[in-house]
Amino acid sequence: MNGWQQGTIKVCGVRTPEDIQACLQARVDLIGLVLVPGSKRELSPKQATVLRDLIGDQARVVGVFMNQSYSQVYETTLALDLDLVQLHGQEQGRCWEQLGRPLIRRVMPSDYRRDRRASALPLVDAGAGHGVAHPWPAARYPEAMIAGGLTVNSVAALIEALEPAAVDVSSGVESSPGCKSPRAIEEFCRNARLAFEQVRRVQRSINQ
Ligand SMILES: O=C(O)c1ccccc1N[C@@H]1O[C@H](COP(=O)(O)O)[C@@H](O)[C@H]1O
Repeated sequence: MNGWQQGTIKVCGVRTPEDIQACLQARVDLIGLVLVPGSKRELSPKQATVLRDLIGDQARVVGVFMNQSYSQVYETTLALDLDLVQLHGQEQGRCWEQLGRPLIRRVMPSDYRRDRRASALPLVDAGAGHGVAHPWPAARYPEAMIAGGLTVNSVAALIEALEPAAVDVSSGVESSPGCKSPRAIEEFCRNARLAFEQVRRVQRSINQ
């Protein structure tokens, strides 16, 4: 066990102060700012700064990067005072550990057991914010965060089947591409928490 708290919820791709308010109201643990050029959720440096300041220390802020240079990620990490850095591409090498921030590294479901890169919280996800659900190999993921097409309706069953440490959602809490729905954020968090609680109940009864 890597010690990451089971029951962690991440909402990614926020773009407005209203999105932040919805996340804080729903007590989201990790809020993701997408800093990937070309993404429909990409934030300019100014937008990212405004949102980061609004969050303050009310949640942990994750910067999402994909195949960007070390110096770019380093400078952005400092400028935004990110709490965690998510590397969503094929980033290799040990330099990333020198960012001084816990790393979330995206890993394909088929590679999860073999991937040896240092990561505080592996993110098992076949996609990159496209909202596409993938067939999950029958396995448990107690040390990982899962993502990829999670929705208000699917999150509870996935938590109960896969027992992840954390869940991550973007498209599944949007009313249209790139636009978050406060109601969906609230429902997603409620459903996820009930399911995590159910998993804990089952685990307790097995351990008795
Ligand atoms: O959201 C994006 O635009 C994005 C761009 C590049 C890399 C990752 C991106 N998002 C990540 O995708 C998952 C959520 O995906 P889904 O939309 O719920 O299927 C999450 O980890 C985001 O950080």
